Amino acid sequence: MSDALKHECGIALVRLLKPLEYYKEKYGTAFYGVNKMYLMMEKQHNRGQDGAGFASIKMDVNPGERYISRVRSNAAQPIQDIFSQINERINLEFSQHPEYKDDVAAQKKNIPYIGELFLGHVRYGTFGLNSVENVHPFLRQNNWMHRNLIIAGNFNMTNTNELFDTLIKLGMHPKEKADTVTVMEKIGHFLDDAVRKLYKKAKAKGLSKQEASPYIAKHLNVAKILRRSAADWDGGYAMAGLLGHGDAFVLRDPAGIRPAYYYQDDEVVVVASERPAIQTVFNVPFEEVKELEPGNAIIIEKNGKMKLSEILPPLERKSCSFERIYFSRGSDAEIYQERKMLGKLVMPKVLESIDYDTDNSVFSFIPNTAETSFYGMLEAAQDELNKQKNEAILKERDSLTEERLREIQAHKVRTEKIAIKDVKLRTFITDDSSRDDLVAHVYDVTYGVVKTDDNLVIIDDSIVRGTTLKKSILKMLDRLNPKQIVVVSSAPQIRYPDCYGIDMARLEDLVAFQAALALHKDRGTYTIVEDIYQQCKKQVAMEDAAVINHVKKLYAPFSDEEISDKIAEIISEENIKAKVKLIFQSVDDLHKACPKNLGDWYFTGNYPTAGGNRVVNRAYINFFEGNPERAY
Ligand SMILES: NC(=O)CC[C@H](N)C(=O)O
Repeated sequence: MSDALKHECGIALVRLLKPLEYYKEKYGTAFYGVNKMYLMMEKQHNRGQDGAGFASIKMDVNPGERYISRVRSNAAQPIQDIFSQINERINLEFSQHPEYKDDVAAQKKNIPYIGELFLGHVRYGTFGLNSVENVHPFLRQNNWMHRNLIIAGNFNMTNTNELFDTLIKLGMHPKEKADTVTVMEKIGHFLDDAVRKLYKKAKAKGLSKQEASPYIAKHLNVAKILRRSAADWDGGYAMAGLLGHGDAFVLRDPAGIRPAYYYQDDEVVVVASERPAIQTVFNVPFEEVKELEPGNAIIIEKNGKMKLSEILPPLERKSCSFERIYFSRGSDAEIYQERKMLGKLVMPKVLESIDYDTDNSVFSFIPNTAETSFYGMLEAAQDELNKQKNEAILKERDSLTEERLREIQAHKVRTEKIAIKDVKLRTFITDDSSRDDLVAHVYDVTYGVVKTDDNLVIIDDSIVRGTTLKKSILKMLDRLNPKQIVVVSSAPQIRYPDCYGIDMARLEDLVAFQAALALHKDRGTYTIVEDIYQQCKKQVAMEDAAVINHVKKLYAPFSDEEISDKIAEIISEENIKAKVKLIFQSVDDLHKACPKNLGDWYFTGNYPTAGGNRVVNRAYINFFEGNPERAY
């Protein structure tokens, strides 16, 4: 990805099913869970670098002993930061109390962070600032053990404001307007209610106040609480939570927009946003890690019983295809093949653009995420070359000499490492526009491998705003003096905002949207821009389910290629000498490559939840009115 796109979050939940002594005996440490959490979070660091947080729960402690620990950070390396804090604290305890060394009970009693239940989160914010207060897990504290609630999620609700207002109507006074607080207070409200009812029941049974507590913990129906809480959530989510006494859950949205995977054996239950994190950290094969079904929750009771429960009726499955194209680590067995396929499927259009002249074309990729689709592209290029060789051989078969055969066989697909990302520069550069020359150097190039009559084909996974292409990549590539630069996007054109966890809220930021506007200007049809605005305005007071995505009309008159060509024009400044061509994946081919993840609203405008249409409607109104606000 050449555009810096903030996206996603990652969750990691670990429940140890055996007593801590077991792990000390088998793996040499009772901090087994903490160590695994570190790995689980680190293996998902791609999902969030704004902040990271960790919470743990010790089960069955005596009153007065601390049983919840939490640490959060928004430092530059947040995962390292929290785990060095955790380590320092643990080491301090051990150095002051060498007698704890082999005494697991003493460790559990006296050292924080050790425990049986853990929740971790890596964050890229989609709502609110990047202050440490916004870093998950969030904590709702109470002196009643089972009323403590710890929440962390990979999510974005389209109706956070509405949900917030509902809390007010319920008589609450939330201390912050953060989306995670809103979700947490909602769950908290129904948790309190459930606790109250169980308490009444316990009393009716003649239990004392003290006896009521374990009775409540035992009978809490987490599925029911989630059902009541999530009934009016509209969004994409994998929402994880812990209750103070030791119940845990992860709930996935009904369209399966955000990912969630789990694994269970007799030692652990683990849930994460990405499958390979579980595979590597617990050394288990692909098939043993399961996907949590849309609308379902995995609930792990305090007693260690794990169950899957349908919380909301599933909608048509529309899992986010961006997870496959770019967000998730490409080390997943399926995702790796899917990314290669994306490169393969886009190749026919690429070959056409270079006139099948593989001899005079250099193939390369934007580091690092486009590397896998590049391999797919390469295989397709290889196939094309083989086809050309076969044709030549068959054509000349009667006159073929060994020398000529060697000559035919000598043709190779030319691949080079062309673009280099100088990551450090990016952190140095501020938004000041006088720094264009510095910005151009965010990427660098390899000199001496491209000839002046070459096509330079370079694949990126997606083009969102196009700014890095324009301000850096194209300028640098042009220094190599190729005849033509072909930029290939393994994703289709991004035309609509996301509202389910990717920070992509403003229409006018999208270069495809800019291209459509420019085309309307060119053709004298710009009045449509205001017409659409009027249609959007009319929908403001409507129910979400009645809202239509009128923004589709803006793109309707143009072919994909017309938009691509316009984008090429927008991103190439006058002083670019090479011809610039842009090729995007088609939506059909995307679906062919990623058949299980058909969520494509950012490409097609088909939102999987009713709230999505309201968001795109609002985004368009904001654009038209010059309102910089976010659309959700
Ligand atoms: N990317 C995400 O999942 C973000 C989670 C949540 N909306 C936040 O901003 O904290």
